[in-house]
Amino acid sequence: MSEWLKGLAGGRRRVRSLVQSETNECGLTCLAMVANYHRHDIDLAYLRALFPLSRTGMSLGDIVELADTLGLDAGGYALSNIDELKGVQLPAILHWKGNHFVVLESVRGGRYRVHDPEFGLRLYERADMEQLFSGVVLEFAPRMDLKRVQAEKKLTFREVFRATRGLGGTVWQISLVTVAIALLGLAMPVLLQIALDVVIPQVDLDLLHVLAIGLVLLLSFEAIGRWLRDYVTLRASTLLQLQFTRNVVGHAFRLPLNYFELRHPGDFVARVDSIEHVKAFLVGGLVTAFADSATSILIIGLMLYYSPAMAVVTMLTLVAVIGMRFLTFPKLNQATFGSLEARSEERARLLDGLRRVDSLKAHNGTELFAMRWFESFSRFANLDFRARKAGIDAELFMHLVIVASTVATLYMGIVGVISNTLTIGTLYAFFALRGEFFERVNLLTSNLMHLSAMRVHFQRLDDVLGQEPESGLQDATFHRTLNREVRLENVTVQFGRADEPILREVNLRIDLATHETVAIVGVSGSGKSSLMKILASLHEPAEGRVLVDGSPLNQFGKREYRSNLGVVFADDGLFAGTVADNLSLFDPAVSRAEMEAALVCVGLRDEIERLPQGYATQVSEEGGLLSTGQRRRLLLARALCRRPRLLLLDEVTANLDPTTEAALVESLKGIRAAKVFITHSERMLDQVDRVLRIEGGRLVEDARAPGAGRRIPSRA
Ligand SMILES: Nc1ncnc2c1ncn2[C@@H]1O[C@H](COP(=O)(O)OP(=O)(O)OP(=O)(O)O)[C@@H](O)[C@H]1O
Repeated sequence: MSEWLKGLAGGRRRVRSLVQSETNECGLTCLAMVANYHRHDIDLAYLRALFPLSRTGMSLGDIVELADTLGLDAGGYALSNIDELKGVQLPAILHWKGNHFVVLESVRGGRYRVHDPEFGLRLYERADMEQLFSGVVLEFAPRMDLKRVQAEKKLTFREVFRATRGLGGTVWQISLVTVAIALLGLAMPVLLQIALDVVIPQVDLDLLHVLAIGLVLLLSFEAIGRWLRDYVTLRASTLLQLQFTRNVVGHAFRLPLNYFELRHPGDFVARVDSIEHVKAFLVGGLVTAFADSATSILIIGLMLYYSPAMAVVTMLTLVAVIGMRFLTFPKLNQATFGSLEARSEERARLLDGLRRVDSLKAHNGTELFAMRWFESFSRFANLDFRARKAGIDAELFMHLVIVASTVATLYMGIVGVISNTLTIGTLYAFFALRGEFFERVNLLTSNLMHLSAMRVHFQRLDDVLGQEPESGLQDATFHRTLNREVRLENVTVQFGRADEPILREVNLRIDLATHETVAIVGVSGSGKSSLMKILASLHEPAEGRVLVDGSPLNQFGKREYRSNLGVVFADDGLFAGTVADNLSLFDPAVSRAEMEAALVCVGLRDEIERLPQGYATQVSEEGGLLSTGQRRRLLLARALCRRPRLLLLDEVTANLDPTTEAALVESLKGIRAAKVFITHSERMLDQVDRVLRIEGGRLVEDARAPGAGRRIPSRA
């Protein structure tokens, strides 16, 4: 049966909510939800690879084009009122708030079931829809030739978990100790039952002594067991956190630059924070849940032994409690999901404000900014309140049911004692077991409820782990010196597939043997820095290739290539650390003499040596100890410390006075490396071998520049 017929025969299906990871990918996420509804099994990583996005995101036309490649015919309509949505084939993509896309799954009983890629599932009333829906809808129909696509997972959470050595054994140890503690705990009601039913009526002091010794032993073993469990749990969580965090962060640093450009640092930090939650759940929640289920079964057995009728009432209560938990689950899930997302947005805003506090103060913007931040904080607080409220509501219902069942069971028990079918000791033991049982069930169900929050944390981690690392990046770096040239052949620079190329057919050869100096100029926004990122191997050209000493870049190896580079970006900055840390980039192999030589070259040695602690002075981008021009020169010195064969320098002299600039460029002539300057400074053009200008999306040799075509004699 074709997928199309299966689709017809499949009955009612549900849209599975997906959440966007990048700010610009709401369209892509909506399409993934619709595609999965039509029997595909794809994720965002799959669609991203199919349709790379830039910061500008997707238009309706782009969604239609991409849907077509997935075997879906899409048609867009402008609706004049909300009622017309009833005639639309669902699920459909709606244009939302003028700048966003969502998926409408169904309209039932006046409620609109909407999957918002930012927050997950939401239910809206007609009045909300009138406010939020911009009026344009995209309808989808599967074509008869639709071929089901199943995306291959790159690196799954499970794989990383498995890679965490020693964890499996520890999990077993914790489970066994937990079950043993629970069993020891169960002996207590049994001993008390014997005391009440035998020792007291028969005044059997010998038996009492045996029981007392037994009790001391049991409670001591239980205490030791608890210590052992806590110790093993602590060790396991530290182990898990160390290895897992290293795996996740290590993988993240192997991802392409593009990944970080499309995410706020706050979002990335939220992803790393998720590890803490996953760890707590795996080591604490999951293991205890397993042990709780095992002991609950034993308790049920004992309760059945003491009183089958009362045990049945307890079991019925359990069914009601679990049912209630599951009824409140969707609400809790939605609120938890929303609150976690709101939290990371709030963190991102706060970080933004802290980084730009000078500018905010200068423009009297701190109050307005604080209000804006507070809006997002109160959104988080509201959603967090809702999530917790849903949790305590569920607890209340559960407790009410348990209270009713307690009264009923007690009534039955007392009737049993009066009619001599139960002893007082048995009644006492039953109630002790029953209390223990509900405590465990409560823990178990609340751990299961945590699964909903876990889903969000897993998704966040998946946004790191599910990404493909940079291509051409080997594990180890073998130093290979660049000797001849770096060449761009017919390179096109383009960010999203839907965007216009910024540069086309760029052909450029940088001669390393003669240490040539090239300036790239062009108006602001023409693509100079983007071209430099291609030369630095941080972005891939959309078309064309980069050749390094005649070999394609990936074949030469990106790490090898980068070990030949010294780079200063336009928006580069210092790390919080000492001057020496910043010069060496934390590499202990860089000697003091190399640092000094680099500082001399950029004319900064005396200024650094005058600092209170010289090379050990703590600096940072925000620290204020160094001027902007000094910081730029320190960054240049850092690039020089790497003994580069190719220097890529973006606006490196932008903050320097003409004399310092001229001295710096003159001094750089003594460096045995080819240099590419990206600059707006006309003064520099006189001092370079070649000037290349970006005009109308093309890179052309500039014949007008004073130094153009004039070769400075080789300094090799
Ligand atoms: N990661 C990105 N995603 C999408 N668009 C981008 C990205 N990086 C740069 N652009 C766009 O590419 C164009 C060229 O940017 P680029 O920074 O290369 O220009 P530039 O010539 O260096 O400008 P300036 O002289 O102002 O620094 C701009 O329109 C910019 O918005």
